[in-house]
Amino acid sequence: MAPLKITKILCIGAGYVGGPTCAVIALKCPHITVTIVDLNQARIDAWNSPDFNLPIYEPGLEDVVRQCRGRNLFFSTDVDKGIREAELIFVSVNTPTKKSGVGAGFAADLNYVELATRQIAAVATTSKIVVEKSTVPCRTAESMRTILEANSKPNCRFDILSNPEFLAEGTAIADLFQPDRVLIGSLQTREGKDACAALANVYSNWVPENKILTVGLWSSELSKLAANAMLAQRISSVNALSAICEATGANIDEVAHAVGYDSRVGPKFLKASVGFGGSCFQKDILNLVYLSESLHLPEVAAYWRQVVEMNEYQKRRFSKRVVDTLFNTITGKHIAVLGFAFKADTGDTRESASITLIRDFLSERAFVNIYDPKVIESQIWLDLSEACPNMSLESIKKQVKICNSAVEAALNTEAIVIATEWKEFKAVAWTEVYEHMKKPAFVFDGRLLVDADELTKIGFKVYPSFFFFGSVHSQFDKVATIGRPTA
Ligand SMILES: NC(=O)C1=CN([C@@H]2O[C@H](COP(=O)(O)OP(=O)(O)OC[C@H]3O[C@@H](n4cnc5c(N)ncnc54)[C@H](O)[C@@H]3O)[C@@H](O)[C@H]2O)C=CC1
Ligand SMILES: O=C(O)[C@H]1O[C@H](OP(=O)(O)OP(=O)(O)OC[C@H]2O[C@@H](n3ccc(=O)[nH]c3=O)[C@H](O)[C@@H]2O)[C@H](O)[C@@H](O)[C@@H]1O
Repeated sequence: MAPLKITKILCIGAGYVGGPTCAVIALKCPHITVTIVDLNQARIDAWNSPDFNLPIYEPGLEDVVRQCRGRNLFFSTDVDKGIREAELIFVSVNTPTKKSGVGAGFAADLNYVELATRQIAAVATTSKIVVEKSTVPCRTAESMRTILEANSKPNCRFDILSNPEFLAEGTAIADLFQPDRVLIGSLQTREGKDACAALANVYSNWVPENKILTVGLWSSELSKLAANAMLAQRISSVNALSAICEATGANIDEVAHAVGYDSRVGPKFLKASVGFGGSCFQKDILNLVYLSESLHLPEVAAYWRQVVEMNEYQKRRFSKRVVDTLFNTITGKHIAVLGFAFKADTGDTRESASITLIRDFLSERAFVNIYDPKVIESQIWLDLSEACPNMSLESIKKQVKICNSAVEAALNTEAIVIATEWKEFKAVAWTEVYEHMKKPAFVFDGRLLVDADELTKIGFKVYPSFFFFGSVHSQFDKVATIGRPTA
């Protein structure tokens, strides 16, 4: 039987996932009307803004929206109308870590998913395929089905699919155009498989069939958490090795390159850093930890928890290195932080390592100059206020200055910290920067972005490289004394 042809799609949640994902569906499927709804009026207004001042920065996104908006792509706050009209509904709402109650600090807060599900049940008068796009714990689809079936009207059936999203911010449009895979999970019943075929048929407008994987519902849900956990685990592994490198004189880039050359390991995602950020890695691993604990698998929970703990250690280690290197005090000193976003090519700051570093510098009573090419000023103040609950915004503003360029941020500072891997930081006029800094002038490269040799030639003291020479002997001496009588 030919799969059901979908002509009307609704996406609930116009965020970093719902917006780009459904805009690309609209672009690639001109025969489908795609409506993206959100409760947040300001966000929808931005999606609809006449000058395409979209609520999120993502390379290539504006071009996609320009091509489809008003043609077969619509943004609205009228959730009920959207639900009534759609045949297929993506639920792409936020699933943050719970802040209070059972599982606080670990479990995913499924309140937004549940409210959206209840609204679908309350409003729908015809059958719908409901697709979990949000990242959710294993078996959430079961709860959604229970809610929908308990509230459905006569002749109105709901099929639930899991279709987790694997896009990365900064490359979302490229990832959506050419995904490594599209994963669709369904019940293995005839109706479940039909619904799965209908969604697969939408993606097959641009995704090769061999990249559309169809699996059971629970496998699909768990695969998303597993993929993020394993990606983050690679970063924590390489960051753990970076600590050994700094204590021995080995170069982490060389080690990662050599290890990644093994085709079984592969070269990607082996860049040592100041620590991973972003809205999902930590949240999804903590979710996996919670799931493991709930399933009475404490060893499994401890294993995954260590990935997050290593990330926290890496951030702490980096801040401490800055303080130690600046002669054990940064009180009253000026530090330029280049980059506030959690990675390059996005304006998203959620869980950005930069925030943790700046919080640490402020608590040491340093002055911080921040420059980021995309993050808006109000977001920086909001994030710092949340990160420093003991400081008023007024006192934060006394210690922090937001600058318009890297050169401006570096003026009269003792040290530069590179916290985000924006390409433009590589091309900074480093000689000019050096002239305007206090001496000795330090660069702490949290992204291994700049050419340390070149900067050293200019006169900078560059971390991590200069540290190799400073510490090798003392660290080896410690190793050599192990086992010797203390005399
Ligand atoms: N940000 C990312 O790169 C990725 C995120 N994910 C997952 O996708 C989900 C969404 O993430 P983001 O798009 O980053 O979140 P987001 O916070 O940017 O967007 C979620 C949107 O849903 C809206 N919303 C919440 N409840 C609603 C309701 N009942 N009706 C209408 N709108 C509602 C919110 O107002 C918000 O604008 C999360 O589960 C996340 O884990 C998955 C892959 C990548
Ligand atoms: O579920 C999600 O939200 C998404 O999470 C990540 O995407 P994202 O967080 O947008 O960006 P990444 O490129 O994965 O980077 C995450 C963090 O790790 C850091 N990172 C990445 C790679 C690396 O080698 N080293 C490293 O420190 C980045 O700078 C960033 O802070 C995954 O890559 C996506 O597949 C997934 O869909």
